[in-house]
Amino acid sequence: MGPSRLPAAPPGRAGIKAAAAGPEPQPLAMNSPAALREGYEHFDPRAYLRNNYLPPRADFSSEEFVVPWKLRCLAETFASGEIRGRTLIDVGSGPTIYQLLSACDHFEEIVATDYLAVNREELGRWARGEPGAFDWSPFIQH
Ligand SMILES: C[S@@+](CC[C@H](N)C(=O)[O-])C[C@H]1O[C@@H](n2cnc3c(N)ncnc32)[C@H](O)[C@@H]1O
Repeated sequence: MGPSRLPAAPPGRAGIKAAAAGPEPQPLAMNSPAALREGYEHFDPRAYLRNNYLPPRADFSSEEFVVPWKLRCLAETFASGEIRGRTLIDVGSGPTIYQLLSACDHFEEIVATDYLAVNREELGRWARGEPGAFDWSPFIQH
């Protein structure tokens, strides 16, 4: 990525830079491939898992909370037969597998994928049962 693709400097500096160096670089569009890549490069799967899939967010005490609701929606969708076949390919699994649990009853093979190596490593740790893998057992038991 060349310097012209970098986000614009803060307003205070922008004028100085513009005067000294010509036209101000344009900020990255938030949905540009470069912006997406830059955002993903700093992704921390452990922080993501901690913030979203451990208490207090992962709360199973009521069926109305978001995690049980998501599991229920997934189970209902897979049970409906609307998505069917031999192999399920989950594109962009992130570091998570909860979304695939109820698919196990309906597919012979499930392939989890992700753009980020850190997410694929996180999934691999869980699949191999390695120490330090995220504990999905509350989700499996639910
Ligand atoms: C919303 S996150 C996954 C969330 C996770 N499954 C969950 O429920 O918390 C989307 C994932 O898609 C991945 N991703 C984005 N573009 C992709 C692509 N073209 N191919 C594969 N994975 C991609 C990202 O690295 C990111 O981990």
